[in-house]
Amino acid sequence: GIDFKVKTVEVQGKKVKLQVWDTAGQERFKTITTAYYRGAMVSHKRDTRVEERVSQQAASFDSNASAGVSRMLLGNKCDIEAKRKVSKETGEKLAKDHGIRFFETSAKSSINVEEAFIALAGDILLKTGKRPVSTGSNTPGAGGREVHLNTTEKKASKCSLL
Ligand SMILES: Nc1nc2c(ncn2[C@@H]2O[C@H](COP(=O)(O)OP(=O)(O)OP(=O)(O)O)[C@@H](O)[C@H]2O)c(=O)[nH]1
Repeated sequence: GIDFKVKTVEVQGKKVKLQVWDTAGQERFKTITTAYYRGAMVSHKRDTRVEERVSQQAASFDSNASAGVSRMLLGNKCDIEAKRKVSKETGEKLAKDHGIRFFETSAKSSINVEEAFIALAGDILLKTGKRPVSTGSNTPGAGGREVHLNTTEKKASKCSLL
């Protein structure tokens, strides 16, 4: 199925609210999930034929996502080094070939997760030309300090994780 959560990160000392969609990876949901690419973050962490899978995913974004969508590649489960299937170098090269960022992450041990969200939020802000604006209030929500990036905004929802 498809679900979303709201994740707030700080970029340049300002709060940025991201709407994070979790699309199921299974093939049978493909038709549905591709429809959500405009504002979706799609995680990709299969361990076999990673080059091929990343290229397929990138091609799918090319055909289904808005132009200029921000992307990044995450190699997840870096907490279990003993079971590593893809070298860090392979991940780095793949990301470089696709011109995107690469992080090795662990959702379980919270390694690089915050960093990845922050980097992505920063990229989106740069691309959209949208800067977090301080209104002088330090209370998120009370003084309009938060920047909302969501699917209802025309140019803002441009994030995808391969
Ligand atoms: N050790 C470890 N386990 C993890 C990590 N991230 C996820 N897992 C485990 O991997 C399994 C699959 O995680 P999911 O979050 O369901 O994976 P998914 O990509 O959403 O799967 P699909 O819905 O099929 O796309 C679960 O048992 C998680 O607990 C991690 O960083 N480290």
